[in-house]
Amino acid sequence: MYSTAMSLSAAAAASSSRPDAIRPAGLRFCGLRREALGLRSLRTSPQAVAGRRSVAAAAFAAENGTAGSGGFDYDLVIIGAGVGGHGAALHAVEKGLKTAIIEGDVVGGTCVNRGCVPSKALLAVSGKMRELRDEHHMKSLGLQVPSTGYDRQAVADHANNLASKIRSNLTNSMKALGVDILNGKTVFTSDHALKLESVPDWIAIVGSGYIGLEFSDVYTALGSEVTFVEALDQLMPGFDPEIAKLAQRILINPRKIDYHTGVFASKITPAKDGKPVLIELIDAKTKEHKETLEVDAALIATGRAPFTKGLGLENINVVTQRGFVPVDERMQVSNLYCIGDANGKLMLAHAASAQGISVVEQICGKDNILNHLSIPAACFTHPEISMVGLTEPQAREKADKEGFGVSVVKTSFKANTKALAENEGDGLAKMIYRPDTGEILGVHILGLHAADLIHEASNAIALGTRVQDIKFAVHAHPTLSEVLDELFKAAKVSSGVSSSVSEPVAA
Ligand SMILES: Cc1cc2nc3c(=O)[nH]c(=O)nc-3n(C[C@H](O)[C@H](O)[C@H](O)COP(=O)(O)OP(=O)(O)OC[C@H]3O[C@@H](n4cnc5c(N)ncnc54)[C@H](O)[C@@H]3O)c2cc1C
Ligand SMILES: NC(=O)c1ccc[n+]([C@@H]2O[C@H](COP(=O)([O-])OP(=O)(O)OC[C@H]3O[C@@H](n4cnc5c(N)ncnc54)[C@H](O)[C@@H]3O)[C@@H](O)[C@H]2O)c1
Repeated sequence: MYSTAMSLSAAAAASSSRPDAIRPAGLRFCGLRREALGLRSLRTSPQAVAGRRSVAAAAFAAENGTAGSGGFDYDLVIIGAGVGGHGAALHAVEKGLKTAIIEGDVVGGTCVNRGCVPSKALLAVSGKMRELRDEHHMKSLGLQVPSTGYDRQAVADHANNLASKIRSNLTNSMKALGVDILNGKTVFTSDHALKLESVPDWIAIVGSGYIGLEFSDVYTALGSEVTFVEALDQLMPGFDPEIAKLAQRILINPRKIDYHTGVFASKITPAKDGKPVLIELIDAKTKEHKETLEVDAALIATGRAPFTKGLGLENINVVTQRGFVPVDERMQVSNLYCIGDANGKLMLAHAASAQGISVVEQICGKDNILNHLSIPAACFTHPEISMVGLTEPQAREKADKEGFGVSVVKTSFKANTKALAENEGDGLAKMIYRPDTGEILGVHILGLHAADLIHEASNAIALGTRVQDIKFAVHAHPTLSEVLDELFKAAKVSSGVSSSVSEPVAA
C-alpha cells in the first residue's frame, strides 16, 4: 500500500484555487513554497539524492522508494491530477519511476475543467463571432455574411465537450503509461462562470487581469455590456504599461465596456426578488464610499489562491502565505516539493508542468533550476497579448539597482505583410534588452497570434541566446514571425560584444 498517499488522503481537503484578495500590479511570484506533510518512511529512489523528501505536484507529490525495507508500491505519489501533476507523472514514467496520482475531484484540475480549456473554447466562439460581425473586414475579403446569431446552449456545450474530451485524453494518457489514478476525499468549491448559463445584458467584472480581460472578450462578443472594476489606478495593471495602454485602445475603448479604476469592490449583494446585483465601490486609497453599481451580473476575477488547508503542513512548520506554499528555487520547502498554482510563483498551466518536470529531474539526481523569467504568458483575447520576462518598469528598476543600461525596440503589426493580408494590422511588439551584452530582458506582444509568436523570444531567453546572435536567424516571408525578426534586427548592441554566430557567407 502507498503509505504516503494514505496519510495525505486522510489529511486532504482540496480545491486548487479560489478567488483571492488583491495582489500588487506586475508581481511575479518569486519564492517557492513547499509544504511538509509529516510523511513517514519516505525514501529516495536509488537515483535520487540522499535524504528523505516528498514531491508536490499541482498540490503535492510524495516520493518514496521501492528499494530497502519499506516495501512501498510506488516510487512517486503525486497529489492532484491537474496539468502540473499530469506533466510530472508522464515525465516520472519516462524516468522509470513507478507512479501513482491522487485526485480529489476530477482529472485535469483547473486548467482542463474550469480554466484554460473551456475559456479558450468560449474565446474561439467570440473570435469567430467578431470576425463574422465585422462587415468591413468581411467586405475587404470580398465576403458577404447576411446575418449572425448564436445558440447559447450549443456554445456552452462546445466548452463542456472540449473539457470532457481533454479530460479523458489526460486520463487515458496516464492509464496507458501505467500511472495509477487514485481518488482522494475532499471538499471542493465549484466554478460556474464557464458554464455560460446565461448571457447578462450588463455584467460587472471585478478585476482586469487575465480572467477579467478574457471574459470581457467573450461577453462583449455575445452582446453583453461590461463594466470593469479595478482596484489599481489603471486597467490591466499586471501587463507592461505600454501594452496595457494599447490594449485599452484596441480591446476596451471600441467595445461596449466602461470602467472604474482606483476603486475596490467592497461589497457585492446578489440579485434578489427582481432587484439587480449591487456592487459597492470604495476608493482604493481613502477607503471612502464612491458609488454603488447596479448590474445584472458580477464576475469576480480578483486573483486565485490555493486551498492548502488540511494537508498537515503545520506538522513540519511550513507557514503558508494566503494559502500559497513558500518554496525555494528548486520548488522545495522542508522535505517536500510543491509545484503549480499551490506555490504561486507563476499561476499558469505550462509553468506548473515545467515545475513538475524540473522536480522529477531533481528526484532522479539531476540538479535543475527552472528559469521563471523564460516562461511565456498569454491572454487569449482578440487580438491576443503575450509576454515573457520583465516589463519595461521592472527592467529599468533592475538596471538601476545593478548598474546597467536598458534599451527598447518596437515594431507595429502594420509593418507586417501577413498581418496586413489578414486585415489585422492592429498591434505592437516591443523588446527590452541590454545594449552592453545583448541579453533579452523581456518581450511583449499585442497582435494577431501573439500567443504563438512569443515562443521564439521565450526560447531565446531560456537558452541564453543574445540579440547579436538571433538577429541572423532567418524568418520565412510573409509570416507573422517577421514581427520578431524586425525587433531583433532593430536592436543595437555595443560593437565590442562578441557573437557566437558566424558571419553570413556572401552568395
Ligand atoms: C478561467 C481560467 C482560465 C485559465 N486559462 C489559462 C490559460 O489559458 N493558460 C494557462 O497557462 N493557464 C490558465 N489558467 C491557469 C491554469 O488553469 C492553472 O495555472 C493550472 O491549472 C495550474 O495547474 P496545477 O496543476 O498547479 O493546479 P490545478 O490544475 O488546479 O490542479 C490541482 C489538482 O489537485 C487536486 N487537489 C488539490 N488538493 C488536493 C488534495 N489535498 N488531495 C487530492 N487532490 C487535490 C485538485 O482537485 C486539482 O485537480 C486559467 C485559470 C482559470 C481559472
Ligand atoms: N490566459 C491565461 O494564461 C490565463 C487566463 C486566466 C487566468 N489565468 C491565471 O489565473 C490567475 C487568476 O486570474 P485573475 O484574472 O483572477 O487574477 P489577476 O491577478 O491576473 O488579476 C486580478 C485583478 O483584480 C484586481 N483586484 C483585486 N481585488 C480587487 C477588488 N476588490 N476590487 C477591484 N479590483 C480588484 C487586481 O488589481 C488585478 O488587476 C492568474 O494569476 C493567471 O495566471 C491565466
